[in-house]
Amino acid sequence: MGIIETKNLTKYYGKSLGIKDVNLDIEEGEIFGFIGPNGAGKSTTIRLLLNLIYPSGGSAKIFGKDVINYGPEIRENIGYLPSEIFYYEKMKVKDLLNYSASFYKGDYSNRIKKLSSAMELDLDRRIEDLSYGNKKKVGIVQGLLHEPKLIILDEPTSGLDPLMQQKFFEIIKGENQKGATVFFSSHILSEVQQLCNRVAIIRKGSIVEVEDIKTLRENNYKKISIRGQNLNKDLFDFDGVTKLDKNEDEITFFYKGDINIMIENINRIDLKDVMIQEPTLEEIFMHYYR
Ligand SMILES: Nc1ncnc2c1ncn2[C@@H]1O[C@H](COP(=O)(O)OP(=O)(O)OP(=O)(O)O)[C@@H](O)[C@H]1O
Repeated sequence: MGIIETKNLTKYYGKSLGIKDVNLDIEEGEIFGFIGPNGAGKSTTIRLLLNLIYPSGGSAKIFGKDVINYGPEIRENIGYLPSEIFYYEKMKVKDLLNYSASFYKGDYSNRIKKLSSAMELDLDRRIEDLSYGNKKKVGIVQGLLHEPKLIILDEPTSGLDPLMQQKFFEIIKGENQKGATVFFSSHILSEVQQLCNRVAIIRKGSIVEVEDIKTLRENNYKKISIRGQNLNKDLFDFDGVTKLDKNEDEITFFYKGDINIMIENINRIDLKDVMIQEPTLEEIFMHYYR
């Protein structure tokens, strides 16, 4: 079943563009990455999905239902972690979380305890006494406590130290294995690469690519570095080669094209070493934003 489906979803803020003709089709069980630089339209898309703002055009469905007509019903099954969180500073963590849980049917006290202990969050502290990272953890527990079918994360890891970040990813993977679909917006590509199976790249309000992480890495550019004697950079200045660079005894570049042609050229050199690698998502990303 399609969990998130958008058709030509468009938002203008007055005259200024938020997003234009965004088409997404996210299936149940996916961990879907949504990446783009600041101002690309990630938060606008999420706010539209949550029906916090209205579109200027197009439509969006979650769980097969229109987000405008079924907003409250849909949100019951969504766990949302916003990029910025604001709380009643005087409240204790456990009171805030119990209050959040009271909006849902069912008893989530055990779930709160389990998640908090996994995140090493002290339930007895007051919000005002928490560091930024710990406040973030409160948001994570709050977003996940009702076992949502869809988890929407907007730049979730800012402020978490690397160990906590890893813990957080494990929790998200665990929820995914239990059946939750995850929509993960980020501009940190390495984390998208670590967690997601498919990714959409958004740029200036439009989707420029939707691709499997694996395909994106395999079908695109190879990252090649060659070490040898008397290297001549011009030998590799041909079609399909970009970012050609030389320092001392090493030439590096990206290549998209027939690998046989490349090997022929490499063969002409007195080689010390050659490395042909998949570029990181970050490097692929650079290609779209050059
Ligand atoms: N309330 C608003 N009024 C006017 N323009 C807005 C508003 N909110 C967003 N925009 C514009 O819409 C575009 C998309 O912004 P959006 O916040 O969705 O991007 P983003 O990818 O989430 O970036 P960031 O990571 O910085 O939040 C930007 O050009 C932004 O300036």
